[in-house]
Amino acid sequence: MNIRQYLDSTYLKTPSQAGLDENENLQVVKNFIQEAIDEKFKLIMIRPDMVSVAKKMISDANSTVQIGTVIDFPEGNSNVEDKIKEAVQAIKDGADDLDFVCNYEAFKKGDVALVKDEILRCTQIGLDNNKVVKWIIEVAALNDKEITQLSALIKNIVISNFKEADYASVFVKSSTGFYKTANNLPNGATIPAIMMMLENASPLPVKAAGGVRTYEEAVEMIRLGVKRIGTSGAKAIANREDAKLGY
Ligand SMILES: O=C[C@H](O)COP(=O)(O)O
Repeated sequence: MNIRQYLDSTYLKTPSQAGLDENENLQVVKNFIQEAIDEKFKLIMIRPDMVSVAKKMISDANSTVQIGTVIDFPEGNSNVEDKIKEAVQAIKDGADDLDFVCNYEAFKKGDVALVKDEILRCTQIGLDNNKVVKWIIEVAALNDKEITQLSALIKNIVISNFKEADYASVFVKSSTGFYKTANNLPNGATIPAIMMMLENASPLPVKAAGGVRTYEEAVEMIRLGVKRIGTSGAKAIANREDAKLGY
């Protein structure tokens, strides 16, 4: 298996989350982008304000690394107009993938109409611009029934409004990796949550993100059926595969 094809190598910390000043964090992001170029990763996931920096470095290096960014991250509770504005700017700056945080709190409160509207309109903008769209549902904030229902809702919106050829470009994604859970419970891609997503999102692909650290965990997710893995441990995971293959 070429595990690099599955990995969205991810760095999403703000300067304060990283405990750095702006310049120091910018240097961390630049090093992270250079690592992806050197490692020939498929895609990096970075904050929207870093997309143009990445675009320049990647094109100066004649690299094929793609750029993904997060929209309305990490809470997902902005209104749809703000989500669209942020997505349009990210597209202008050179993003290939748009990982939107779904307004999962509105969904939990029963405001399904709001969630349907943002999924429809934001997905439309992504697909009209030939981008890959991912919907982060934040599984750690949801119960099993909500994971099932929200995965199915995204699937049904896509099936009812877009052509079959587009289905592979709209993912349901598990987590931001930034959700604060009580008692340090896992805040990312657990196997039961991923299984529920796979069952209810199909034929849309699923991205597992949050807490995937080892090669073995990544392989397990791929065996379950996920098509992408978002991880801040991409280099260690890819290098473990290289070592197994004797590179
Ligand atoms: O989308 C990706 C997540 O932020 C990555 O989470 P992680 O740092 O737990 O690998």
